[in-house]
Formats: sequence, structure tokens, C-alpha cells
Amino acid sequence: MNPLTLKADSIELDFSGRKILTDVFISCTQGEIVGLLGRNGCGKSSLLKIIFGLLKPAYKYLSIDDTYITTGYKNSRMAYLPQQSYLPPQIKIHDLAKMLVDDFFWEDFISHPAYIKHGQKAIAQLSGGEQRMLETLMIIYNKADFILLDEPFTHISPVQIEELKPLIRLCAKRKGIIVTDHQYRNVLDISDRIILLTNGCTKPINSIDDLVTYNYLSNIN
Ligand SMILES: Nc1ncnc2c1ncn2[C@@H]1O[C@H](COP(=O)(O)OP(=O)(O)OP(=O)(O)O)[C@@H](O)[C@H]1O
Repeated sequence: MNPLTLKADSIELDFSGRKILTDVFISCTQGEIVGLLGRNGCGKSSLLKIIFGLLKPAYKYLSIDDTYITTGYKNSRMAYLPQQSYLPPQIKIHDLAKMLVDDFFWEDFISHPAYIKHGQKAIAQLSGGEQRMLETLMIIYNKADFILLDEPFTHISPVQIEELKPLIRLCAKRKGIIVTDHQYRNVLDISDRIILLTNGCTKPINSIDDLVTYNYLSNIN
């Protein structure tokens, strides 16, 4: 089957007259990971919410394989990891996973050390990092064609980030993934392409020097 392509184009968002997004184009094809970088408050989370359908902008054009779609969440085309934890505190990980994880990935999920250790616990019994790891796994192992990840590495310790990155890469063999995180080196590591959001506009990044040119990095370190 041919890989599908998600496109988000001409997005315009303002909050109380303050322009946040003015000239946005981002695409993602199944099989690739697109890294979305940008300074605090530039609109990365807003953009992912618009694509998923949680935030209504003044204007947007969203399509999958050039067919217009109204929201990403409809028909389970997309799965979304929000910046803030989304899990209901009293539900057991195993029960949530049964609803979220695709059969294709079930064995991978239940053989992960985080599930083996915490699968029978309720969310409220987990630390912030344990929660983040499990909610990220449940999203990347969802059956959706496209995955939107807002800060998957936050609260996760370095060793576990190194374990998580190859799993995200592996999932991208079947899915298109858009990921944003302030741990830009981890984003660079796993991404096939980088898009920078700056002054409301998206800029394709061709080299790390571009990140300095656009004032995302102060120097290359
Ligand atoms: N519901 C809202 N009402 C008003 N302003 C908002 C709302 N949500 C976000 N904003 C503002 O819009 C801008 C973009 O916010 P957003 O959360 O998308 O940025 P971000 O790039 O994800 O930031 P960070 O990297 O700090 O998480 C910010 O200035 C924020 O204060």
C-alpha cells in the first residue's frame, strides 16, 4: 500500500487578536518522522492541537493524500500525546492499554519493562516519568496512521530516552510521526526532517546552522 501523506496548510491562529500562527505548512508521510522545533510560546502545541482537532483556528486546510479532513481525531486517523498528562488517575494501565494499543503492537507493548513493572497499577500510583513513558508507548502503539507527540521526552531519564527513541523510529516504519520537544538533540536524532516554527511561520531546516540563523540556537554546541 502507498504511504499516506498528511498536510496542514495556511493555518491562521490568533488569541484575542494576538497572531500566533500566520503562515504554516507542514507535511508528514507515513514512514517518516518530522521534528517540529521552536522557542517557548511560538505555537507548537497549538499547531498539534489544531491538526488533531482540539483547537479551532481562524483558518486551516488539513488533508490526507490531498483529501480534505476536518479534524485528525475523526475515524482514528491520528493519535495525539498532549504536553500535559491525559490519563485518568484511577484506571489501571492494563485496562487503558486494552483501549489504546493496536493488536499489531500488543506483544511489543506488554514485553516493555515499563508495562511489566507497572501494568497492573493505576495511573495515580506512578511517578511523572513512569506515566510519561507509558502514555507515550500507548500512543505510538496506537493503530492511527499518524502520531502527534508533544514533548514525549519530558520527565524521562536519559537512559530511558535512549531506549524510547528506537521504538519511536520503529513505529515510523508504519506511521507518520510529528514530534516536538525542547530536547532538540533527541528530536534531531530521531527525525528525518526538521521544521522550525518562528514568528508564526514554518521554515524547513536543512542544516543545524539554520537553527542558529533563525535564532533557535545561540551557537552550535
Ligand atoms: N487558550 C489560550 N488562550 C490564550 N492564549 C493562549 C492559549 N493557548 C496558548 N496561548 C498562547 O499562545 C502562544 C502559543 O502557545 P503554545 O502552547 O502553542 O506554544 P508552544 O510553542 O507549545 O510553547 P512551549 O514550548 O512553551 O510549550 C503562547 O504565547 C501562549 O501563551
